[in-house]
Amino acid sequence: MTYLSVPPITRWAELDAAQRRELLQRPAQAAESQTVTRVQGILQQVRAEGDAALQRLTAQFDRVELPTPRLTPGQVEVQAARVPAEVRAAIDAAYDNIYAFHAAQQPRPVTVETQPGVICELRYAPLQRVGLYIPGGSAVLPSSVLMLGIPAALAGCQHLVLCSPPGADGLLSPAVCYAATKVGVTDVVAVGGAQAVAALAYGTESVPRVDKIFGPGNAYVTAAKTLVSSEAGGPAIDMPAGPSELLIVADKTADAAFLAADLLSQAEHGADSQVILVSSSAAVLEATCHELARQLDRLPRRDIAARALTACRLILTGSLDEAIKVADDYAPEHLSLQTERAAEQAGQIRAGSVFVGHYAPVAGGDYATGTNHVLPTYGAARASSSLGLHDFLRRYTVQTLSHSGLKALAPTVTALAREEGLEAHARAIEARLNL
Ligand SMILES: NC(=O)c1ccc[n+]([C@@H]2O[C@H](COP(=O)([O-])OP(=O)(O)OC[C@H]3O[C@@H](n4cnc5c(N)ncnc54)[C@H](O)[C@@H]3O)[C@@H](O)[C@H]2O)c1
Ligand SMILES: N[C@H](CO)Cc1c[nH]c[nH+]1
Ligand SMILES: [Zn+2]
Repeated sequence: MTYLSVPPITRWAELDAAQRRELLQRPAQAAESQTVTRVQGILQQVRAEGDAALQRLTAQFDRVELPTPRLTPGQVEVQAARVPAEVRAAIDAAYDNIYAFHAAQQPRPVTVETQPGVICELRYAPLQRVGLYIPGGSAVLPSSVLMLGIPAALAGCQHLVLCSPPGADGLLSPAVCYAATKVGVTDVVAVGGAQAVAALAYGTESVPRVDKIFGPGNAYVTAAKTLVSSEAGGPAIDMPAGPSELLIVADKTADAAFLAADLLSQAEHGADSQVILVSSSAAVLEATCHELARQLDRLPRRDIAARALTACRLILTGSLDEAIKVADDYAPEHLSLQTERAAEQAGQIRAGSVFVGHYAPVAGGDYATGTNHVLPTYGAARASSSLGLHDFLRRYTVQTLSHSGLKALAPTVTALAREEGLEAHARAIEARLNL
């Protein structure tokens, strides 16, 4: 049985500006206002009722009766010991690559004597309490535990509070518990969705409040992160890391079987994933349509992928340069360049993470190349970065002045202070000059 009505090929040149915008609108954006209203209600319930609300909302959305939201260390240990040997080995191997890439990101402190006797420093300190959201609604993602936990541990964060939707047994999976133990998670909470974000933001009887919330999630999770971070005194967040996005730029050298496989790999994350292929080759686009139908039929998660493919875009441009321009305007989470001159083009398009050439499938980076798979979505890659070690650090400055340094600086400061009408500032300098 064929699950897919093959997405049509759209000729970019035939669209006006409004049609182009509509074609590339993210599916999750369309439902945004309803999502926000629902999430506001969830946040309010958790803030008012703590654990009781977490239990009620988990029963409602996840259909699981939780005895308590937080797992005991014993429960985590028992679950972790159940991980099959081959999964443990894969987690260990992925850990090594992710660790190597993130350990190399330690920033260097800066010390500059801006003028004699005036020393300025830029220093880094770890965030103390971090919340790690691990998606678990439609697929359980132990790989995300590594992507969040490794940089958190390398940065030196003291409290790593992990939240993820529970399985039917009220627990988290053996692989998630094994990865959590390996990275040094301190608190494991079997709650997902917007209610988990609320618990991390406000704290409950069993969930410690955190300073910053990290991690990808569906539209509810992402809306909750955005809302709590905008509240006065609310936690910081990493970025809007929402439903998966992949945009592939392909030329005539691309292999349609690879293209379809990659599009399906991100489509299977959820019906709200957005996958796009832009090419100047009509033959490549047509061959990819056939491949999509052929490969989809053989996938276990074909119903999810098929729903995501209803929003799949296959776009025919007049030239490869035009394809690059379309990709740059869209600023995808994942950019795959399956072109002859992919290495050259890698810096020309804004994206969360770039996969260069025919042998760099996004799935490789999702698990184990070493780069982080928590990436900006919704076009945020135009200004936001992929997750890294620096996100778990706080940057602050320090200045140390000698008496002679202050004397030399004084005329500059007092003149500027008086220009701004701030006499007390000028006097705070002058009080120290006549010692
Ligand atoms: N951008 C990235 O870096 C990145 C990385 C990994 C995964 N992802 C994305 O994360 C997402 C994971 O989504 P998911 O749904 O599988 O898991 P999830 O853990 O994000 O969300 C599941 C939770 O959503 C809540 N929920 C479900 N239906 C609800 C409703 N109608 N109202 C309120 N709450 C509801 C439930 O509490 C449930 O526990 C996918 O879209 C995937 O593409 C993104
Ligand atoms: N593609 C996801 C990021 O959007 C990450 C992931 C986890 N597991 C598999 N893939
Ligand atoms: Zn993926």
